[in-house]
Amino acid sequence: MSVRICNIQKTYNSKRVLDIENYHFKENYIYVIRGKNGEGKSTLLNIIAGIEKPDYGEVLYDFKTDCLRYDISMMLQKPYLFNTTVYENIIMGLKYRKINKNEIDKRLKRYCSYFKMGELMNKNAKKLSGGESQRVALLRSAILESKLMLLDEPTSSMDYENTLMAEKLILDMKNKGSTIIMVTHDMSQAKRIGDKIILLEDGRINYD
Ligand SMILES: Nc1ncnc2c1ncn2[C@@H]1O[C@H](COP(=O)(O)OP(=O)(O)OP(=O)(O)O)[C@@H](O)[C@H]1O
Repeated sequence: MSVRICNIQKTYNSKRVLDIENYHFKENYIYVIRGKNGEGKSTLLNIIAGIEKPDYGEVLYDFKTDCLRYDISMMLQKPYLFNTTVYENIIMGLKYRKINKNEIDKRLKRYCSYFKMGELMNKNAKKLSGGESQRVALLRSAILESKLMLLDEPTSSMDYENTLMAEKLILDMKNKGSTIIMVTHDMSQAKRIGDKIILLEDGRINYD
């Protein structure tokens, strides 16, 4: 799915956080957004996800103002996990979408194989470490196989080995057809997996 930003403005407490005239995120690319703290990266992802509304302007999905909620999955910077097992957290979205048990099992097997999940699956998701929580949140997002994946610093708490596996997963999602827009502060990661690296600065999108 492609995403076009059209004249988006967003102000918080009289501070202009975003002021983007026009930007087109092409279908089936990995976009990496970088920028200093507080430059509006999460705000931009939240607006694309429809979690927040811009003060002005609009977002087009495949050139339309609307899209199916199911076409977008979002991994928040601070993932919210539910007070139940890791297993339930990962498959929750699929159950909600009424995906049948066979397909759920197939996807679980496929996606959980990226990480060493074994002993984690029955643990309460509220009791996980930061890196473990990010693994669960990334799997919960990937398993939906959405057309658009929005990932806000998905590996910021992961160790190097898990980070590389997460990157492999993200690349595979692209190869399956998803468009990925992710935020990272890790320049090496941006170079490893980004098709396009963009810099958010003074509310505007620039290229690195
Ligand atoms: N709901 C809100 N109410 C008021 N101010 C907000 C709100 N959300 C974000 N802001 C402010 O908007 C600015 C941009 O925040 P945002 O979280 O988008 O930045 P960021 O680039 O993702 O930062 P970081 O790299 O630290 O995660 C910050 O100054 C933040 O304090």
